[in-house]
Amino acid sequence: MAWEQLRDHWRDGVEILILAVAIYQIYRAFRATRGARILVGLVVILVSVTLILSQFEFQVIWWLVQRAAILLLFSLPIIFQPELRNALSKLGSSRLFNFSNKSQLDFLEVFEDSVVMLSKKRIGALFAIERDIDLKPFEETGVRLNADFSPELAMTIFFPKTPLHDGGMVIADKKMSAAACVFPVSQRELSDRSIGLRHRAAIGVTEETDCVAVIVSEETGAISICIEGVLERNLGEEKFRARMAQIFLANDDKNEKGAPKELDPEDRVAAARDRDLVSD
Ligand SMILES: Nc1ncnc2c1ncn2[C@@H]1O[C@H](COP(=O)(O)OP(=O)(O)OP(=O)(O)O)[C@@H](O)[C@H]1O
Repeated sequence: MAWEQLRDHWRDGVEILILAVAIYQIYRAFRATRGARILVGLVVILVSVTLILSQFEFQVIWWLVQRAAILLLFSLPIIFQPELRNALSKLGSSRLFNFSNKSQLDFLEVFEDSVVMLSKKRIGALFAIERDIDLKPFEETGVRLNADFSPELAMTIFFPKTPLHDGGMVIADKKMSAAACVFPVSQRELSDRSIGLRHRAAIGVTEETDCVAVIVSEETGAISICIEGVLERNLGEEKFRARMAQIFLANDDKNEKGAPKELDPEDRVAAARDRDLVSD
């Protein structure tokens, strides 16, 4: 009897499992996005209206709600356009920027030294380091450089009043791809009103792509890192270097030179979505 039931219904079980996994994955991918909040709002309204209408049997309103639901279905790709674009570009790209060999490790060291120098001199700077998602659309808003990374060039570019200092720099494949780029400014509400445009742009570009943004504050010289829209502020030199190693070397073959084996749990970054928008 039990065997027969199992034989008749195992497909239902597998189907439920597949659906549960798919729904959970979609929820994970979209839960911290702007579109998710809109969708939750719409679903809540739709469910409430349906419940009320099923109680009172208002025929005309019910007809209208059904049509509106169909319209909503067609508008979903528009509501989720940024999220879908991200998901598709993740699918279509390969890892372009991993720090697995010596030259890449050298680059990381030079980059960190440059950031520390900028910080000591209080020269404001914003870098977006490309990972899987192509940053070309942002490069096109600035001036193309395609130059080898050097601390001197970084200082020259971000030095106040020079033609390229305004905006952010895109780093792709260890090169300074472009400078004076305009990044999307985050529209999310920030609890800390002291966060200016440079930091908001870092939050914005990391919300829309998987890049790592590094910010040097002109006002305080503080170094911050932003990933997935989460800003880690005032890191200090040691913490900054440790975080960079953790981000870029963590997946390498047994952490080559300089990579911390096990970082302080305090430093560990939990999935950005589970955390506050800004952490100090
Ligand atoms: N959308 C943007 N994309 C890239 N860079 C931007 C953008 N908006 C502003 N910036 C940069 O930020 C600078 C202004 O920084 P602002 O003082 O508002 O920010 P902040 O976060 O308080 O930084 P700081 O601590 O350095 O003052 C601009 O001069 C420009 O270089």
